Amino acid sequence: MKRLLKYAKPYAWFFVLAIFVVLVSAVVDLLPPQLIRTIIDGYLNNEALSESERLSGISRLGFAVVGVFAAQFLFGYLSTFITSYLGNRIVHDVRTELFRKVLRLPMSFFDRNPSGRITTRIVNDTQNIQEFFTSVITAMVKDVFLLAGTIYFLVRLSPRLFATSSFIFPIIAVAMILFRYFDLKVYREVRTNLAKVNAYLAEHISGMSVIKLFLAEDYKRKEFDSVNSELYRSQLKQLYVFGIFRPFISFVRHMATSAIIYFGARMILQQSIRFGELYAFISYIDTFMRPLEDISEKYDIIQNTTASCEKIFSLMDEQPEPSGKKNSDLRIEKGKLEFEDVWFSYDSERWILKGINVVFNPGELTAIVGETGAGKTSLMNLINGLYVPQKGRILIDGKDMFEYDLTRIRKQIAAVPQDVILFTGTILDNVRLFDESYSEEQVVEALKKVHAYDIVSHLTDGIHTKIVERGYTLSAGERQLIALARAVLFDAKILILDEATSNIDVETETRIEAAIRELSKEKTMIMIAHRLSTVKNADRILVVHNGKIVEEGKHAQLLARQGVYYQLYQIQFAS
Ligand SMILES: Nc1ncnc2c1ncn2[C@@H]1O[C@H](COP(=O)(O)OP(=O)(O)OP(=O)(O)O)[C@@H](O)[C@H]1O
Repeated sequence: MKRLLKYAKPYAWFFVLAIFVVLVSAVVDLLPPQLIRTIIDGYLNNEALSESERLSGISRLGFAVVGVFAAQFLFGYLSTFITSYLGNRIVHDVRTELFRKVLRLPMSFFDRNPSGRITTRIVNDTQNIQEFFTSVITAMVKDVFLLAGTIYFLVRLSPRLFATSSFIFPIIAVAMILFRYFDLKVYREVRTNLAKVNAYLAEHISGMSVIKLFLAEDYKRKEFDSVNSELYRSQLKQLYVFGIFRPFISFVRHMATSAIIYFGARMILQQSIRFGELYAFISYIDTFMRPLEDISEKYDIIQNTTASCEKIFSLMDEQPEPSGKKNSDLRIEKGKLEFEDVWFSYDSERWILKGINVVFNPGELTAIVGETGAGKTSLMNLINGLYVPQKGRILIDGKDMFEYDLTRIRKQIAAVPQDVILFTGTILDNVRLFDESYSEEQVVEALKKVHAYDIVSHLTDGIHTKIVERGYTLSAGERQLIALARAVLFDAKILILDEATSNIDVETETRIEAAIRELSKEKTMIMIAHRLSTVKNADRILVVHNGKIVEEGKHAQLLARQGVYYQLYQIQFAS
């Protein structure tokens, strides 16, 4: 909570204003019963005054009551507006900081946390914080003030009636605590079941093609029925709680009011209280209940906010990814890349790369081959700086890669992964990654260089064709070409292609290969490949097996060795 309040500090003056408005609105809320009491006792039932004096007094105070109601509306509006503004500003700041943090987290964090969970932190948990600022802090101040104010007026109006009616307060408090307890229990159940339905839908809607292809509709329908029924049952429970408790609390309140009317009427007969005073007393009892109910509700919000804050701050405290030496001016000049006894594991349990020693030279096209799961992509992830090796060093132009400011040199290391994800925008945006310092002509030039311009210009709006979420309206090959053009545009010194031509037709692939060969004259090129036909012409081939480089050489040399490469080759070309 202490940490959360820090986010309110820049808006301290708004807070002061909000509290002031809320206090004024509480004072205004306390006025009507007093005014109406004066109308009844001072004028309506005052036999000592003439009829015209009584009428003029009643209309004067009547106007005052209308004025008070208008003020109630005005201050009610002002306090809602100010507190909502405050809540929204603070949550906006928290959300921005959270997303900024998420952008700096290492990939290992995303391996551990599903995207749904991270989205919940940024969207739902922050919503609780907004509610806390919008309807708890200032409202609590008002509630406490209203409680004190009503007790003061109740005692002032009639200490005897106050003492007589005080037995109802514990009854109402117990009823409300019970209601809160059951309400909270079923509310949590509904929330959990709702989250399950959401998660189920998210997973299955995105995997719809698999469901259809494997005719799993019937099975999935039954599975969803069961998740959905759980939600239905918990919502029914919520209905019972509300159905029983709401009317019960109303009943208790009405019983209490009846008791007060009974005792009050007896006191009127004994002439120890006047009618207007009894009216005001009953009105204040009503005002007294509101903050009581409110406070118990706010207590829940405080609990939810505390839970959300714990989750939000634990996300904020996550270790950011190592980004090298901040503000270092070092740039990649040549692009020579060296692995010095590199060991790497994703989960600190199983070594994926075991003591890799290799040098990649500028102007050289190195192919990496090996069976599925051998560790080829992992090697690429280390070069990108997406993961950090546990042991050993990676040097770029003779310097440890962490000597560089990784955020600055990332553009100089380009990667075209197996499955390219694009962002909402146009093809132009995605090639230049929203960096408008690159002109449209430069983008076209880059697309031409990788033989993608012909393909792109056949799309509806050429390079201005809109791309929807993740780019799935483009073919996998088109997406790979866009990523390849991006690498050319950014003039990356190191270029890693992970099966980059796997989704492209043979004709285009041949043209791209020519482009790649051309590019490799000025760059350090690393090409990960499954299909050995694509690596024949590489300057050098590395064979990865079980996390180690087991063979190295040109195609013909490796075949002659009759080792792992030879076996892979035999399997692929046996037919
Ligand atoms: N994010 C991850 N978390 C944990 N383990 C992972 C992760 N990514 C890959 N692995 C594991 O690391 C091993 C090497 O994976 P990698 O993707 O490097 O293989 P690869 O040689 O590129 O395979 P492929 O040819 O199928 O792309 C695999 O056993 C895989 O299960």
